[in-house]
Amino acid sequence: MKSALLDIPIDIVETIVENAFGWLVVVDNKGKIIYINKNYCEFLEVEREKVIGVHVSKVIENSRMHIVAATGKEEVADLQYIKGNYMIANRIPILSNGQVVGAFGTVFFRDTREWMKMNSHVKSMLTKIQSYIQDIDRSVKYSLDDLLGKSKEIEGLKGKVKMIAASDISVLIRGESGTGKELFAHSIHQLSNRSHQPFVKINCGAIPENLLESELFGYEEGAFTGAKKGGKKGKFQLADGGTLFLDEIGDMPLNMQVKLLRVIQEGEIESIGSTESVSVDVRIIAATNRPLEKMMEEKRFREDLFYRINVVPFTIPPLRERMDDIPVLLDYFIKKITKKSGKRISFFEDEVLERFTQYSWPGNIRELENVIEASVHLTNNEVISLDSLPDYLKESSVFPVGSKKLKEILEETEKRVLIQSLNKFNDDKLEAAKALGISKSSMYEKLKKYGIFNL
Ligand SMILES: Nc1ncnc2c1ncn2[C@@H]1O[C@H](COP(=O)(O)OP(=O)(O)OP(=O)(O)O)[C@@H](O)[C@H]1O
Repeated sequence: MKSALLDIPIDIVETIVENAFGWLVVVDNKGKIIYINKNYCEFLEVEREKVIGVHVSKVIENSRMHIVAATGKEEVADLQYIKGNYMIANRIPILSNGQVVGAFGTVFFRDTREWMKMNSHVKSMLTKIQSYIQDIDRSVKYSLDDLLGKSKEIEGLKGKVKMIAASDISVLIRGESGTGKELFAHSIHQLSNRSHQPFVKINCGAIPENLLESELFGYEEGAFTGAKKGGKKGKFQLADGGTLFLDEIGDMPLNMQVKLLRVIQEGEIESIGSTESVSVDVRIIAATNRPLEKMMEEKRFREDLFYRINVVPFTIPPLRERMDDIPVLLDYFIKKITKKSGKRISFFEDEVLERFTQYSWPGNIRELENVIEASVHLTNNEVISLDSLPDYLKESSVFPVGSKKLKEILEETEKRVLIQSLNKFNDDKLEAAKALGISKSSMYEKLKKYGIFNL
């Protein structure tokens, strides 16, 4: 087959060979140099004419070109020490009619400084990308307009958000799970002067105790075994200038509560492994569904921290106490879910609305959204009827007066609540007992009484 190179004038081929590979050397099968480009000669401080025909080992320090030419085994990205620098060399055997007739060698990165430069360039690009990703995570998703509800409770809370957002005071948002605590936190940040700065969230209950400190305050390189190279920024540093949302603060271990209080009071953090303090300017919004007053009595939550974060108490009532919000929420969720699923649902039957207002919604708005989503999938018509509801909602939770004695009604309700809590906590009786505010032994007694789990 005719070589494509034959059509290229020789001076062009020479320019390419001279420049395309940085440094290039070609040896015959005895290891003698048959070609070396100008750049390489300049670096080696040799004259080209004088080194042609000379054994490569006499011209290039630590060369292995003659070995490759003898063995026919290529060597790629090999470190080679020449004139005080480590080079990255590629050595490739040249075959003709199945025979090794020589080898050529190239050096792409002329020294490790160049390599390091490229390495740090890649690293800095990665850091930039990471900070963009963090920016995306940090952006708040919700504003006050996303907080739906016509009840006077929600209207009142929205008014309060407008009043307190601009100041830097700490806010403690309380409310059952799924009542919209995070949504309110977003809205406060969005209306504040810090809205163009980061909003950083940390779930104090979801992070193992031993990791919480490094998550909050960061660590220096080499602070402990397994610490990342270059260290890691903590949430306080990431939130600098903006808002730090401490979700589930009631689940924070006591020793961390002490450290957190100190940081909030002093406005300075010391990352793990560092001896220097760094100032941080962070607004704290905390949230919890735990009974902090009771926990303070039991010495499980520090009073000083409570008073420091509870500057503006903010309690979101459970959905069952603001049933007026249900129609507007239904309207919103049905539009959102049908848009996603492509199903056309025009309305809810009256009985469904009635059932919704009678139900206690322990999972609050999150549960309402899930129920609507499930119902949309469970219906074949354009209407959501009782039949489209998840089983536990099909059973009526109302007891027409006279149909049952109060004791029976209470017991049936108690049994249903126990089952719901166990479902929620994946049958973890201790967690379910904690959430219901009863002791472990009382939980076992009740389970036995109602024959749950055949105890
Ligand atoms: N007033 C509201 N209007 C519209 N959507 C709401 C409202 N309140 C809550 N939601 C929705 O309900 C879900 C739960 O809200 P959010 O995560 O803020 O609750 P939370 O109280 O922080 O829950 P948890 O304590 O379990 O973390 C979210 O999908 C949120 O968008």
